[in-house]
Amino acid sequence: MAVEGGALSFSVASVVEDVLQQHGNRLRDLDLDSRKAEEAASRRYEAAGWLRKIVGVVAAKDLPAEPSEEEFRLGLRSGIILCNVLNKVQPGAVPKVVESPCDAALIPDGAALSAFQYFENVRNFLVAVQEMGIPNFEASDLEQGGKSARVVNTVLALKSYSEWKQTGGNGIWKFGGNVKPSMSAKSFVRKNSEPFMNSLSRNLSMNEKSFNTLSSDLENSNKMHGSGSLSMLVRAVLLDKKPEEVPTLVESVLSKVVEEFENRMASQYDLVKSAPKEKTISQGNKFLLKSTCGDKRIEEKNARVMKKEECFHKNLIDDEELKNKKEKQQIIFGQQQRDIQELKNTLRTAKAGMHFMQMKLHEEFNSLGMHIHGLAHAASGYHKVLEENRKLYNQVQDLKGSIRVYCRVRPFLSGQSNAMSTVDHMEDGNITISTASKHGKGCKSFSFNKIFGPLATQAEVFSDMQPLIRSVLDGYNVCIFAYGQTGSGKTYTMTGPKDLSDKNQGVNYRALGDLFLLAEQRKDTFRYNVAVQMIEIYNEQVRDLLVTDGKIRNSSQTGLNVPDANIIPVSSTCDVIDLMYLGQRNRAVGATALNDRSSRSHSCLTVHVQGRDL
Ligand SMILES: Nc1ncnc2c1ncn2[C@@H]1O[C@H](COP(=O)(O)OP(=O)(O)OP(=O)(O)O)[C@@H](O)[C@H]1O
Repeated sequence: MAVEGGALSFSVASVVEDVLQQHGNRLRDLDLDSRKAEEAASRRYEAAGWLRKIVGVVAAKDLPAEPSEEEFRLGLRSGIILCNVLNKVQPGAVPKVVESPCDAALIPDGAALSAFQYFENVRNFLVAVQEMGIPNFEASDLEQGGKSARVVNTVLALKSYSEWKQTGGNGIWKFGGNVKPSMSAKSFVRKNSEPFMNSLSRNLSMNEKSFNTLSSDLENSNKMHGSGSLSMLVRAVLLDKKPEEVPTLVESVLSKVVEEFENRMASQYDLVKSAPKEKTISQGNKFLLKSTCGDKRIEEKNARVMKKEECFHKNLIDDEELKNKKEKQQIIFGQQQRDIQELKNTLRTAKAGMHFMQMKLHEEFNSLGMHIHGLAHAASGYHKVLEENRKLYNQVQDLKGSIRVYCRVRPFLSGQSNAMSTVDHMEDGNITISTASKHGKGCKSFSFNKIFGPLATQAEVFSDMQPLIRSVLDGYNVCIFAYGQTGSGKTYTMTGPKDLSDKNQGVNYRALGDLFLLAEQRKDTFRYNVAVQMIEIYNEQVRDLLVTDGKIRNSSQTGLNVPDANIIPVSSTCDVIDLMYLGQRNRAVGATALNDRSSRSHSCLTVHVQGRDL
């Protein structure tokens, strides 16, 4: 690619220049295009008219009076008209003009038959006008379309020079036309042996920096591959070619080169257009020039640009994400700080609350201590009072009498007549009994602590026994027993009838009920353990009724002493009743074994109460 680029350097320069001109003009002067086209046509007609005037219409047969750009180029392409006109203006400027050996009619486009002839004429013309100080054009401007403006400019400059000369040539001739100082003043070196190479190896001098850079690149490229490489290449290509084939070959090569560079320029133009504007402005020319080094470099450059753009966008996105993340973190941080502050306030409040509660608790604790102290004091006083009360209570019981005798009159049983009653009358603790005697009816009075008549209920009878139960719990021994003849109602009073109910319960049940009730009421201050023994006394023998074998446990000749009798702990009245039923059953078994025993035996229920002051 480097060799190719170096060998085609002239085309590169001209093509790039024109492409940039075209594209630059397109960008800047789109609205002036049509006006410029008209102006260019006007100038072209002026140039063509002057050429036809100088050399004659016949000599300028290939050049119409108002030629199109293409007609203008083709008419001047052989260089014959130009050289003849120049010789008319400046006789001898081109010593030898190579005329076409054939009839121009055979060559419709006016092309020279020989490349050497063609380049000799044009080159000689260009060298001559350059020596005259007239702005010139490129040899390649006549080789391809679209470059006629500079040719027109040179022709009009020559016309101006001619007119200046015709008017006497006073002063310094100065061309005031629309000259584009695109070429350097560096002279062409006329070497017939290397005409093609000489025309190609001219140095470029362009106003734009991009073209300087391009020129430098091309020179470097040439240096790299040797100054003779282009010549060698051209010679090698043309060596086996006939002279007639050369123009066609050159034309085809040039058209391909032009086509290739136009394509590249177009692609570069699109690339620059799509790139960011500022980047295009600052780097556009440089970018264009560098891109001429080949598709590969363009692709690499494009890839780098794309990559940079991607990096740029990625960085932008990263920056935005970072910014968003930072903002979120700041929000969270702020929220956390507020939470911490809130927690601190809450903690402070809680501390103050705790401190206040501690003080309150301390005060309440002190108050409670005082209260407890007062209660303890009151309790000790209460105990003292209670003890005092107990003593007084039992003193009252003593005053009532340690032994109290009550009389209960049994009602007549069903079937018995009321007229048969021996009770005369009852009054407080006195009862008068009518007795029959041999000497007439007599009366006997008896005194008791209290007399219960036939209508007295079980509850009324027990109400006088009840205070004694309390004395039991206070540590006093109490004995309640019933005495009377058979059928007088002892069992009824002490236990109750066979069909037992709450209403007709006897003294035993009620006393036991009271006992457990009082024990329950005093459980905070006393603990009572209650146990029951039940024995039978018959013929001065003691029998334990709470064992099933009916064995007599102890027999003492000296009195009631039954330490070995079974004693069973109880915790409720029901427990006691169950044991009493057991005792009654055992007593019944004994009665069966011993005939008529029940009326002569005595059952004794002993309740042991052991109290402990808590
Ligand atoms: N106050 C009373 N009210 C109604 N009935 C009574 C009363 N007292 C006794 N009775 C009845 O009189 C009968 C005899 O009474 P109870 O068996 O209690 O006499 P007792 O003295 O125990 O006899 P024993 O010594 O032979 O055992 C029973 O049927 C009993 O129900």
